[in-house]
Amino acid sequence: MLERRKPIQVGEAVQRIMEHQLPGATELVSINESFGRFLSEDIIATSDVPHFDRAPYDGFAVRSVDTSVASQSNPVEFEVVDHIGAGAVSTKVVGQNQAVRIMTGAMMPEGTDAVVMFEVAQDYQKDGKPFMSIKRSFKKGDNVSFTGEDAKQGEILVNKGTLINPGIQAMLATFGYKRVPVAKKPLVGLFATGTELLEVEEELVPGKIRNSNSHMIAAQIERAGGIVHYLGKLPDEFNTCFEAVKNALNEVDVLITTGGVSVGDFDYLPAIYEKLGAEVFFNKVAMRPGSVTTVANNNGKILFGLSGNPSACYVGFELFARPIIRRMLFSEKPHLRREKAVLEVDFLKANPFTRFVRSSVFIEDGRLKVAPSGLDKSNIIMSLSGANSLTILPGGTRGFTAGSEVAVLLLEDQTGSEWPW
Ligand SMILES: Nc1nc2c(c(=O)[nH]1)N[C@H]1C(S)=C(S)[C@@H](COP(=O)(O)OP(=O)(O)OC[C@H]3O[C@@H](n4cnc5c(N)ncnc54)[C@H](O)[C@@H]3O)O[C@H]1N2
Ligand code: MOO
Ligand SMILES: [Mg+2]
Repeated sequence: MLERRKPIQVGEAVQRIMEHQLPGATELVSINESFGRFLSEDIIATSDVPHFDRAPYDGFAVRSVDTSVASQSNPVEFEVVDHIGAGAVSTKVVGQNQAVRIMTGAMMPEGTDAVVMFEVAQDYQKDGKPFMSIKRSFKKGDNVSFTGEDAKQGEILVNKGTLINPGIQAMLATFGYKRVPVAKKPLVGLFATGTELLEVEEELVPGKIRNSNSHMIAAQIERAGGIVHYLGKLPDEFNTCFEAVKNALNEVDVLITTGGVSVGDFDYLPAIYEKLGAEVFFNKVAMRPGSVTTVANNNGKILFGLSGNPSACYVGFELFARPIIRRMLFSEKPHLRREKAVLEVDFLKANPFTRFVRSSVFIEDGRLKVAPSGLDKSNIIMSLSGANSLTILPGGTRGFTAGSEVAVLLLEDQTGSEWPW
């Protein structure tokens, strides 16, 4: 007899999974390989930046007190007693009406507290010695880049779980992180199930289709920050699938299958979970597409039984598997970022279940707008290529007209959201 499944709300489904979050692990990688990884520790300033007062301009370092009487009608003259570039340190102690010719980045010489830019000084030689004069006064600190103005030693600058961007690379180098503590990428196993599946290079024959889900999910795993361990495609045969899934569980942190989770005669994943003794968190979610998504826990390993239908598979991954991966990467905001957008076109289908419409968001006149990226059926592949977001149309509604404000989940954004959205 057909098993009747009881749908649960999307939010509850997400929460049930997240309660079983898996621990993240850390590893040290060379700074040269850290771009695009997630920090597994906070970055703390190991020194002040800069760690000495320095000149931000090419010019002359002076004692501001000596400039106080300088004006258009009363130029003040300085003897230039030294000449330094960035990296050099002057050994001179600068006395009254003396200056050091200094280049951007060089350490302020002892006694000096202001920098006169070349553009406002007159320099000349007198008796073969260098001099300069100025026609305006300077205050203490004028044109000085101070110790610690960029960062103070001990300050927490970036939190763990943050994706390393080019700016963070600069920061890591500044603080001497030759090796960077990053989250170990979770190893995500992937099987595609279906006797109808052909490899990408195979010719089409009646009744069979090329396996697109495993390529799609592999890219989604990488986009989320995991490592793909592709285990191949499996025919719809119970014993073959059972053995393959059971063995794979020893090799990976998380296991994803696509297909075979519905109520068809050859949908074996439910029976496989049962035989494994896995705890099924849910096997029906009040959402479209992806209502048949099934998630289970087998001795601490999470099994994601994603639908075979490509769009359902895609959405199931983003809502349920992505946050687990991001949590293992220490993210405090592991869920897709949620924003509000204006619907560009009518979407008049009634929604008994919450609908996640593959969509394209764009900015127009400073406002976020959204339109479906193609046909909205769970077996559709082509609408996925233009999707950079999922529009959430809540269940129990009769459709939405153009101009309505809707919630969208951003697929390409790295900021993320906390739960609940
Ligand atoms: N009587 C019912 N039938 C179905 C129900 C239901 O509630 N009652 N749910 C429907 C919904 S909704 C979905 S979604 C699908 C889910 O099916 P499965 O997850 O069991 O997936 P399969 O049956 O294996 O395949 C479905 C569909 O997707 C194609 N597919 C599978 N794998 C791939 C792949 N790797 N690449 C590309 N396409 C793939 C497969 O050929 C099928 O066409 O069940 C409905 N039925
Ligand atoms: O699970 Mo099916 O994708 O809801 O359409
Ligand atoms: Mg099926």
